[in-house]
Amino acid sequence: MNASLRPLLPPGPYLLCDDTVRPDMPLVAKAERLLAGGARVVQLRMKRTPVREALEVARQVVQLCRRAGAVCLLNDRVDLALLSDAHGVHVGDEDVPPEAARSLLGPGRLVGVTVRGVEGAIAAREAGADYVGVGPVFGTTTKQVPAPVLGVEGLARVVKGSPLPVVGIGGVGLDNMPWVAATGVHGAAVVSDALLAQDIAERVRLLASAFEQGRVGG
Ligand SMILES: Cc1ncc(COP(=O)(O)OP(=O)(O)O)c(N)n1
Ligand SMILES: Cc1nc(C(=O)O)sc1CCOP(=O)(O)O
Ligand SMILES: [Mg+2]
Repeated sequence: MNASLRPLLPPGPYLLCDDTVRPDMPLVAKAERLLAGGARVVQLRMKRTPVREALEVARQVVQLCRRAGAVCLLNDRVDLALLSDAHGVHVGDEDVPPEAARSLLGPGRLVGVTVRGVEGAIAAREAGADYVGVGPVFGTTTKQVPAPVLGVEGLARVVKGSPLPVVGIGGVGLDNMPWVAATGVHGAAVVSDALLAQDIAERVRLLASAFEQGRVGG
């Protein structure tokens, strides 16, 4: 497959379907609610799910996303992405390096890479990545991140210098979404603000309209 046939990463809210936040709710139920709210990108992040169960969940969530016309990315696991026919992966410093992910996935799938600044974004492009995840934008309790908080100004600097589309992550939610979108980010990744909401689907709808409200030129 030619790289031009690779799926595009839809702009806007980028929702994580995560097993560490609200662990009492099954991942497939979370994915259904995210998609019911119109999620166009879902990253399946499984840190606690045993691998055989994770493969089964990945197959179900990928199928749900494909039916809904959404892009599904697997966090960390290139093997599960291939076995579930996901649209791609998101990898960071503790995962398979981006060059290896690209070589295993080929040109037809997306590779996202976590970076902390413009230099990292340049290296990610050279490694064959399609987009970069940049954070933490704000403080977060979802994960202990070994990097300082960027704030919206720091995020805007990375957006300006990055050769790849930027997805901001870390503490992003309804209250700050317009400011995050106003930096010119391609996407805004959200974990707890969506998954902890009483009505997850409605929260996703609100996040999308808040992104549109803040979007550069929007
Ligand atoms: C969109 C996005 N950006 C950054 C991350 C963090 O990935 P990583 O550094 O590999 O950390 P874990 O998520 O694996 O804990 C992400 N998942 N998504
Ligand atoms: C998984 C992850 N990675 C981050 C990074 O900065 O690399 S912040 C983060 C967690 C984001 O969760 P929430 O939306 O609940 O703050
Ligand atoms: Mg990772």
